[in-house]
Amino acid sequence: MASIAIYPQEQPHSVDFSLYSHGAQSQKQKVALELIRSIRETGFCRLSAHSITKENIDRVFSHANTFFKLPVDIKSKVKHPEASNPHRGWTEVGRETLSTVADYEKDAKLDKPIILDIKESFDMGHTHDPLFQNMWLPEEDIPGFRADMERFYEECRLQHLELLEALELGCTSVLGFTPNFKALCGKSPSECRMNHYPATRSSVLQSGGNCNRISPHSDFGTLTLLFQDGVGGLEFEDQACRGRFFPVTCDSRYEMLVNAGDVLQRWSNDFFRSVNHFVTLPMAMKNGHGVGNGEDVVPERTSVVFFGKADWEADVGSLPGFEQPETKKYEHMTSLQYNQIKLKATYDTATPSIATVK
Ligand SMILES: O=C(O)CCC(=O)C(=O)O
Ligand SMILES: [Fe+2]
Repeated sequence: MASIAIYPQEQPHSVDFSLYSHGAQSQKQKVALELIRSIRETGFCRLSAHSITKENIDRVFSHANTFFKLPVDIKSKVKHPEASNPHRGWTEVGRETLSTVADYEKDAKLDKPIILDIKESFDMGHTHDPLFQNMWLPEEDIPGFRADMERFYEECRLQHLELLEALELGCTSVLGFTPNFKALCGKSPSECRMNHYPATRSSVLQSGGNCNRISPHSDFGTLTLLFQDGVGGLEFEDQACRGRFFPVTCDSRYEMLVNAGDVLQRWSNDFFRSVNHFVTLPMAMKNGHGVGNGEDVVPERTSVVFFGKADWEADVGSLPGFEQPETKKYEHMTSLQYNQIKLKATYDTATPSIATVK
């Protein structure tokens, strides 16, 4: 495999994806190369003019706000099972600890204690996922929720495949061969999640404490599509310096952040690397600065995430072309096996009690 220099950056590049979707071949090529460059340098890319409609983004954020405000006994009707599987339904605050998977696929392991995550979430997959069934509340509890989530999932599913196609095009010109990323994701095992981070005292999130909104972790799949509200606090790890994080700039909930997951790293034998990221105090509140409300409270925050995944039976070892016999890093295992290893680690820690602000 050709060796191509990368220069880690403090901000992901911003790419107008309409030039890929609707452009001439030369424009597609240009966008594909920009995408590859940003992902290689930062693990992230900011995407404007993507194909998820504003209406669907608005609807999904509105449902997230309604869903998480429902009484516990209603949300409990779709409570995530105690075990890590099936990874569906509502997970209450404090149940998941992403810090336990922080060092997967990273060479230098950092010595870190378990950190508690102050978030609740709702997970769903494809309606026809062969292994795991979705969990839905009765329609009268949250009208339109199921239909809108399924519509959003479908738009993200297609966008994920188009992004993989763009990576394939870029690899063809940079590396001289075409990897088959897209063909390995045709059966839609991808998963969609809404995260809600309740309002929290800022002292709880100060560095040196044992809580985060979500702890440093890399996503398990291929590419993640992330939408967030305007509160901020998302940071990503410098690909060249473990333990050093930069805040991600994001203009609005309509801008899509794309980040590389572990399966893309494994397939590409480290040509692409997954990126550790976490959510903490927004920059404006770091170093003792308030946000103007005079209280030491970090406002609640919502994000909606689509985790692109490989077909459950697909191999997630290094792919031909990327692998060299002497440098091959990742052994064969199925996407399901890999996913379960990481998922189990996030759910198999004790449920902590956490002080949030009502
Ligand atoms: O809320 C965010 O901005 C990040 C969420 C995230 O990283 C995840 O759910 O894996
Ligand atoms: Fe993540």
